[in-house]
Amino acid sequence: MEMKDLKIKVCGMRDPENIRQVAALQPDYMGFIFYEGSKRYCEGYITPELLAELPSGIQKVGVFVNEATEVIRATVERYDLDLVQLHGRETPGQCRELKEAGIKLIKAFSVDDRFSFENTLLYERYCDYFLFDTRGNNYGGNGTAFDWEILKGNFSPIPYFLSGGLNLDNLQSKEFEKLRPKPFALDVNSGFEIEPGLKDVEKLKRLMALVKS
Ligand SMILES: O=C(O)c1ccccc1NCC(=O)[C@H](O)[C@H](O)COP(=O)(O)O
Repeated sequence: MEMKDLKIKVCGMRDPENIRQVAALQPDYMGFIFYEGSKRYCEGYITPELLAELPSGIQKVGVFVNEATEVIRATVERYDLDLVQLHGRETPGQCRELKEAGIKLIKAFSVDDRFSFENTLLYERYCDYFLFDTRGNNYGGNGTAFDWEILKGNFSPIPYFLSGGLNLDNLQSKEFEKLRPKPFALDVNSGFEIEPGLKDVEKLKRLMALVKS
């Protein structure tokens, strides 16, 4: 599969200088984690003023885990977020509430060998995108890839973000070349980090070169 034209989401950003450096590479999305249980929890690091500095071409994604609708709505307003990523056990009903509030949604699913894409059906009406991440000990940021063969069972018309342990090696592998259906975007995180919440700008430069070449 061609890397060209895939959108890029860099997730788990929080260090102000690092955010500015990564923004200069112009990824399509930047993810900020509003879940206290994450090593990349962004509250106390970022401010609405900092996010307002980002170029308008970069969409700001707030990542939440099992959070109340009212808290999500207030956070979207405070940080002027463009999309919300639900990365826990959120129901289709909560997705409907958020959609009715005018919020664009990415619903994440934890994938393992037993995952059934039937799980996604009830979400289709309310979500703009799906994101397929690897099931692990943590809700996200586990740093391991799932078996991409499983994606052959995904017949949903909803565009999806490929996630879970992506790095420069597996993105240039034969397995990636064979991957179908083609993702809408790549969601990168720990495979492009120096430490949790601090991205490796040189590695990201190489990724951006791959999707632009
Ligand atoms: O990254 C986290 O710490 C995290 C914690 C809890 C929920 C979601 C989280 N990350 C969301 C993402 O979109 C990550 O990019 C995704 O889980 C893939 O991470 P990785 O396997 O490290 O590439």
